[in-house]
Amino acid sequence: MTGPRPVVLSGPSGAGKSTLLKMLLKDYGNVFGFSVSHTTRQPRVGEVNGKEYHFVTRERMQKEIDAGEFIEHAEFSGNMYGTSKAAVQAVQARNQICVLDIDLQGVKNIKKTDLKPIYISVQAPSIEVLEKRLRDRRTESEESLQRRLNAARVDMELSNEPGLFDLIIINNDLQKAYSELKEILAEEIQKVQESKKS
Ligand SMILES: Nc1ncnc2c1ncn2[C@@H]1O[C@H](COP(=O)(O)OP(=O)(O)OP(=O)(O)O)[C@@H](O)[C@H]1O
Ligand SMILES: Nc1nc2c(ncn2[C@@H]2O[C@H](COP(=O)(O)O)[C@@H](O)[C@H]2O)c(=O)[nH]1
Repeated sequence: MTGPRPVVLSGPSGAGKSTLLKMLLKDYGNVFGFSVSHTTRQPRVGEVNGKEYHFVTRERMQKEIDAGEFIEHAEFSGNMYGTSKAAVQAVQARNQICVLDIDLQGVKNIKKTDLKPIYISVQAPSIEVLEKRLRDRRTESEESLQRRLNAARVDMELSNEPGLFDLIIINNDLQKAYSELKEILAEEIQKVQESKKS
């Protein structure tokens, strides 16, 4: 795979990955491109097929996985999620930094590929804060919320493994977290901006 170095944003559901990503896309729209994953979960209010996700059935997704169309895939909170080769290629064809928002299983699987992204984990300051953010977001049923909190406990523990992430951002103050994100990406951003000038 070619183009600028991709970026992986991982971390527990509710830690603030999409919030930080939206800020990046707003400030550097032409520099970054989102890798639109596939999922079997139901769309949330306001989510558009092909924008936040490709919303598909389990049967279709399994068929495409079996056909070798995915770089990685995982089961998370009762649903399938995965990054297709086409999703990453579409961003790289535009000479943009491809951003993957994926869970920890995805990170481990991407490590086995030749994608070589910058790995960033976004964490909430505590499980209590995370729970409040997820509840306030009002997107999950109680069952889904509990599943996500269980996955978050695992994520918070395993993400500290030395060498797994290039940076762990504790997203307490949003502006501070965003500054840290921009700082680690500054060199790649500059490279893409320069290449788009010439
Ligand atoms: N620093 C912050 N302080 C307070 N609230 C925040 C902060 N960052 C994000 N939030 C809020 O927390 C909620 C969860 O954030 P967000 O949806 O970005 O998380 P996520 O990591 O993308 O979750 P998921 O993996 O489920 O998509 C949102 O309602 C968001 O507005
Ligand atoms: N391994 C992968 N994980 C993914 C992918 N797309 C999203 N995700 C992760 O799933 C959870 C839940 O997302 P939500 O949108 O239902 O809240 C979150 O941690 C995402 O990072 C993917 O393609 N592969």
